[in-house]
Amino acid sequence: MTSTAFTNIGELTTNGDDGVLGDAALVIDGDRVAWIGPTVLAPAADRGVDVGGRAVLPGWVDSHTHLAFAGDRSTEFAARMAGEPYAAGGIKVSVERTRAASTEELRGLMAERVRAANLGGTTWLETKTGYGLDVETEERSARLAAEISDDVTYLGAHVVPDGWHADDYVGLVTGHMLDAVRPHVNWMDVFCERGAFDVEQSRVVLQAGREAGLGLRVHGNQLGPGPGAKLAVELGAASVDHCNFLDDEDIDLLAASATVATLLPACDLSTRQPFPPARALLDAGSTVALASNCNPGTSYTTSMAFCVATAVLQMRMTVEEAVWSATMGGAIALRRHEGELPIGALAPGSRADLQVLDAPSVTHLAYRPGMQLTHSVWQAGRRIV
Ligand SMILES: N=CN[C@@H](CCC(=O)O)C(=O)O
Ligand SMILES: [Zn+2]
Repeated sequence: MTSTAFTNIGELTTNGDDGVLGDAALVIDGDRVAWIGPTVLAPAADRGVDVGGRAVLPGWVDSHTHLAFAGDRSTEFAARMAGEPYAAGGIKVSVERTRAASTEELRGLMAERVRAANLGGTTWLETKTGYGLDVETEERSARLAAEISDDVTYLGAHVVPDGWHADDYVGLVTGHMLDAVRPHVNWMDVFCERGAFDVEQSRVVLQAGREAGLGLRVHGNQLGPGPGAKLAVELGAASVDHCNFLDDEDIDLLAASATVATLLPACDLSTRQPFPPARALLDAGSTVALASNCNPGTSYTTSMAFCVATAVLQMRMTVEEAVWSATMGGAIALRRHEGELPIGALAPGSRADLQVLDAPSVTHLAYRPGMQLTHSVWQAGRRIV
């Protein structure tokens, strides 16, 4: 196995017991982190990388994306910017385009999106189905998603497709469609929202996922107050995502639970929704993750740096909180923060997923929003950017 010593790190964010270190070094061995400490004490390694005083931090963990889609919805976006409200109905446009795409086309589009994410410092991402909404296209989306990610979420319950009665469609989602996607997925999700699935339908979907051995996630409280967050906590979901409209009880329940509140700031900008109550969640003690929600309708970006900057500038998170939420927060939302080769932190034994910024500190991510600050990226010990 080859070891590499990164030295002359101006600021090393570990998310571990070492906290934030100045003038630091980090040694990786094969696919994992072997040592962290001051540059002067760095042990010998096969290779050396002098990062020239730059900041080093864990790679972004993007715990919420929808990469399995074809086509775009720029016309809908333009109408929204002219005053139309966001309504989930546009999902059906993406469904039509995704069903019509060839497998090779869809595979290529998904690979391009992963590459764009990597170029921005992402080293782990989850992705979902949900633009198929028939057995054949959901199965194909799940299969292609499993080629690019170890965290694949089945979102057959995104909206009720045209021509279906909601309860019949829930029967398909929890029956034949679930059987078809099951070999490729490890998470079950539902869009629990007015215009999508109500609380009882959502419960049926999630319970079927649990019976099939899947972990649970919920899209909830995005377009108005609703039962999504409470349902997520009740069923022990790993995460409830969006969280724009939470009441005090939701916040208290989340804080007392292991359900992560995943916030999607790029989506909030693009849909002109009120930002979620990030400060109230953090102050109550909830675990908060930040994710891109890359999708063609509400958030066509894979840039986690943009999400971090927005969370700081608009949602009043500190830079340190935002960076933690976009790394360790995402890892916890995917339950990847512990066990063999954990992600989300740079600590001895964790997977060697790291990014070097073209900046001396993480503060620059919010201070210089929109600037290209990714210098280089290592994924499982291999340089990918
Ligand atoms: N909210 C539900 N689903 C996606 C958007 C779907 C779409 O409009 O294409 C989201 O997470 O924002
Ligand atoms: Zn989503």
